[in-house]
Amino acid sequence: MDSPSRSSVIIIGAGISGLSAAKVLAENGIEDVVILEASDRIGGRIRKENFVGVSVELGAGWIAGVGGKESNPVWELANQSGLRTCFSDYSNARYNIYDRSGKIFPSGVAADSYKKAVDSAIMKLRSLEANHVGEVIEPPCLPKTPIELAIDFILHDFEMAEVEPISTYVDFGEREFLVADERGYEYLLYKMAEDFLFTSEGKVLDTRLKLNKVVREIQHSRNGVIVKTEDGCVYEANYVVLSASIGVLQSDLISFRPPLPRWKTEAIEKCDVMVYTKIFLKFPYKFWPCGPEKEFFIYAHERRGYYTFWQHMENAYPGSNILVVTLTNGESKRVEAQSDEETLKEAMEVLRDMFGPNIPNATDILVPRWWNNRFQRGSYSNYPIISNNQVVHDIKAPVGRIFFTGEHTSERFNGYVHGGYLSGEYKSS
Ligand SMILES: Cc1cc2nc3c(=O)[nH]c(=O)nc-3n(C[C@H](O)[C@H](O)[C@H](O)COP(=O)(O)OP(=O)(O)OC[C@H]3O[C@@H](n4cnc5c(N)ncnc54)[C@H](O)[C@@H]3O)c2cc1C
Repeated sequence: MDSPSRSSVIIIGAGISGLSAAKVLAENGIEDVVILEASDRIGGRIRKENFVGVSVELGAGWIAGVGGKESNPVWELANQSGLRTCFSDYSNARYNIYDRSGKIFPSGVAADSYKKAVDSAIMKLRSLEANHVGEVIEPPCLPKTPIELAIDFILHDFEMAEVEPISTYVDFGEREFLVADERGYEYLLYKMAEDFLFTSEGKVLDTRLKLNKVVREIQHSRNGVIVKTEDGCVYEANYVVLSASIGVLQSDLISFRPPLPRWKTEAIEKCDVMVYTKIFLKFPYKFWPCGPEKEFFIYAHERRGYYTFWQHMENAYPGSNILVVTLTNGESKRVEAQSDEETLKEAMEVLRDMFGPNIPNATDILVPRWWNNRFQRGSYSNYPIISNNQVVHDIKAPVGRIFFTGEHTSERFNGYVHGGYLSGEYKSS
């Protein structure tokens, strides 16, 4: 017989996928579920932070995949919850590409280079059946000029969707909306969980959600699972749903007894982790061009991905005087390792290249560190996109009583919030 402290299911992680799994279990009458979350909050990679009085999204910012044949559950939830969003189209960025002397490339030149890069990537991807978007641009077709490098960066590191010939945007739509709500994207998670995680007074049901519980070991057998946390607590259950990110699975944070089978660990190793960093800069006044068509702009530098992609927050937060610059992978890791003062200095040099020497210094900077966060180890999964569906299948497949969920287990929408949501429902995602 089960001991009294044994629950039906332990869910590891209180991000969108973990909470979505908890919701489905609750809806199916399985109430004795315990969620163990390593950090002191719910949300995971959906995370708002107050930056000089403005609620900014350090993690997910867009609700992607809107307006298609299938309805996106996250978009539905946003509408039901009255979350404020604004339409945001970064394809305009290609018409605002600055060179190092502050000149904007003529729109015809930029559009042509962009189209050529997309067409050639799609063609190569189809003919070579490359496994990763990244492979398509490896030598011998390595771009050389700063504008080519900038476009290459945007295409492959930022708008991967442009060159994804898979179904990502077929059923769900192509439109994206930026969350622009003081309550943050994470408000959706609170709304989603209100029936099973909170009392009617809004207090957390601490029998169900346990924060600051870093899972370090999962023992599993035919009889059930035993989960041990860093603070020495032990939890027992019939099943575990593990929603930690692919980066965490690749790290040694959680050990398994017995170890996971080889097919599983090999699949986990095969999935790349993307690091994506939004750096926020606050200015005393605006010096950049405004208007929706100028919301995004690009800096073309001979170093790929060097402070390339910029966005002003005037559409989302009018009057905030905040700029956001996005870095990825190597540049993200480099910046995470240096002081924020160094990053500020670099960013200001880039802005002065684009807008001249007289612009004011930023008064504040916020640099999220997703790579060095041991509960994340990156921003999202970056899968083989054409072939090898077996990899995602294996990553998702249960091992005995351990079930795996999270955006990285979504076959169609990995990397996205709606991928996380659907994966938690454990339906076709
Ligand atoms: C910078 C950035 C920008 C993004 N932009 C977008 C976007 O615009 N649109 C979009 O759709 N998606 C975006 N994403 C991706 C999106 O945020 C994720 O796909 C989604 O939130 C993942 O949810 P999840 O539940 O799978 O994982 P997570 O949110 O990571 O949840 C997993 C939880 O597990 C916890 N955990 C980890 N290890 C342990 C442990 N050992 N013990 C206990 N708990 C543990 C973590 O603390 C975390 O709370 C972005 C992500 C980042 C980082």
